[in-house]
Amino acid sequence: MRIVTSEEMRNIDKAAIERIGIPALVLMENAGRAVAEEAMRLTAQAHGGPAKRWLVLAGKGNNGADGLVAARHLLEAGCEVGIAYAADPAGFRGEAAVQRDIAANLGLPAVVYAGSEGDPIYWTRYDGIVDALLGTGSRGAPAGVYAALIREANASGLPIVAIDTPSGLDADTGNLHDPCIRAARTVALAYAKRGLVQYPGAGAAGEVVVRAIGIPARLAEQIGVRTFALDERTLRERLGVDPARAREADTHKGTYGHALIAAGSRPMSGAGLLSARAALRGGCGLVTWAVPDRLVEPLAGRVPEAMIYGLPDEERGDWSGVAPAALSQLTVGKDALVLGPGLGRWAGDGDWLRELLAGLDPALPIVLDADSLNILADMPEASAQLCGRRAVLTPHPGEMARLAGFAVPDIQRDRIEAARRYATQHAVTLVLKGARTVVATPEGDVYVNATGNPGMATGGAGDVLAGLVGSLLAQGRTPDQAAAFGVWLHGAAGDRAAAGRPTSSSLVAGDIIEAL
Ligand SMILES: NC(=O)C1=CN([C@@H]2O[C@H](COP(=O)(O)OP(=O)(O)OC[C@H]3O[C@@H](n4cnc5c(N)ncnc54)[C@H](O)[C@@H]3O)[C@@H](O)[C@H]2O)[C@@H](O)CC1
Ligand SMILES: Nc1ncnc2c1ncn2[C@@H]1O[C@H](COP(=O)(O)OP(=O)(O)O)[C@@H](O)[C@H]1O
Ligand SMILES: [K+]
Repeated sequence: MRIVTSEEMRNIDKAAIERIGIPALVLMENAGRAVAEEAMRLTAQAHGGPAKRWLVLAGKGNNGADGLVAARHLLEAGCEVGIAYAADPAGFRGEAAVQRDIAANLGLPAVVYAGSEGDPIYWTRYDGIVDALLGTGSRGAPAGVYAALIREANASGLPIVAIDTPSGLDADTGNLHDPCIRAARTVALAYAKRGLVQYPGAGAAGEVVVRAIGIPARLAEQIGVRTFALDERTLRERLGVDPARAREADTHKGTYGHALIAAGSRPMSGAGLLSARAALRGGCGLVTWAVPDRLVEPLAGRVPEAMIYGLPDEERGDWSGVAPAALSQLTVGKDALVLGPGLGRWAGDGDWLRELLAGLDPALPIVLDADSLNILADMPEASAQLCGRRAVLTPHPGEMARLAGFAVPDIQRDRIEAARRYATQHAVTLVLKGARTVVATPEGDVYVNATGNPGMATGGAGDVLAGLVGSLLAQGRTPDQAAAFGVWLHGAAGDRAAAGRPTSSSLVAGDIIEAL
């Protein structure tokens, strides 16, 4: 399932209408009917029966026109329906004028809302609201009467079904203008818009339902939409990963690759522990866990299934004393390297990383996480060494901001483009973590994940992801496959783990590993 910007959606609409010849009114009819169905389904779930009384808030563009179609279908289904226009319908044009006339001919009661000076809306007369004020044609913060209607609708406490996007949402980024509709359900027409799948927009949208309206599916591909929902279908059809694939009987541990986890130092040995255990649960045949030599004794036996390997550390117990050459030597014969969780920082760590990368077999796939990303951020020359090698970077927004040289709010304002830009510029696969993790490929494809839950906002959850992605790389997955599949599996495991606990707040990173 592709995810579009407003501009992409306009181009798709245009192609459907002008190139294929599907009349705009046909698309609109499909849209309004789908909205009416979803509206009645929502309140049937909430109240044990469909709401009988609906108020449709209609703007002057095509989003409002969709609302007028929905009003008609709600009426046909036996509901009482009222319309509150946010602009004088006498000024409507095109399809919106057609729908206005049909609604009037049917005798649908309508008021033109004039703000606090005009007649009030009696919200208690309704059971639900359809938000058809603004869609993909919205620009900036809702103005005037639109803003007043949004505030009153939110304050009414009634369930709101938004058409295409909650009015007041920036459909391209997921940022909220003030005010913004708080919907219980958003019926996205033809495709999900980017703003519906990134926070805070995803929170304002409520449950997002994507409904077909008669636009041929291939148009999105033809106009070059490269953002996708990361789900089982996308994994199968775009990434060539079958999540349900069983192992062949005639295999052995050598079949499934050997991951080297270079992670953990004295204050943060748990990070390495979690990555190594996650790599094992991720299914690779063998895991070697490399640590500074001094840590071998206290950690021996903590992950019995992994081989623990101590690298000479000048008796320091951290990576500052480990020669990069010793680590690169250890990668010989391994199928993937995970570097970073619990690595720590020290004077000269940039040269250390540069020397390590220079010494690695260019064909060795690597995962860079946590401190290795912070080191990279301070040593931009080292990032040139990543270009063209099979690398997955897994920053959280703080690490991403350092890597990209921006502040965290700049990254979060448009996570999809921030991730895409870095991945394409540096020719790496990039995982920008957080609620609705974004995976960007060197070619510029972006996958937006929907698995996972706030229980995973807990120390070590990222170390688990790094180990898991490394494990998938060791099993021969490409960086794009390993990153996308790993992110999806990690979130799904987090969801299973949270479901098994009294509250998601009590989730710890180790639970995610056990649920893999
Ligand atoms: N033919 C098509 O292109 C189709 C469009 N569809 C619907 O059309 C919508 C897009 O329609 P439009 O492009 O007409 O745009 P919208 O209906 O989203 O809104 C544009 C109108 O709102 C006004 N406006 C914009 N920003 C505002 C703000 N901040 N405050 C107050 N008023 C503002 C503009 O002056 C313009 O008149 C989609 O979201 C979808 O619901 C669907 O009917 C399917 C077919
Ligand atoms: N609210 C959330 N919803 C979904 N996933 C989340 C949420 N919060 C955190 N996660 C996931 O948990 C992991 C946390 O990683 P990170 O921030 O690196 O933590 P740590 O460094 O403590 O291991 C990431 O994969 C992230 O996407
Ligand atoms: K809307």
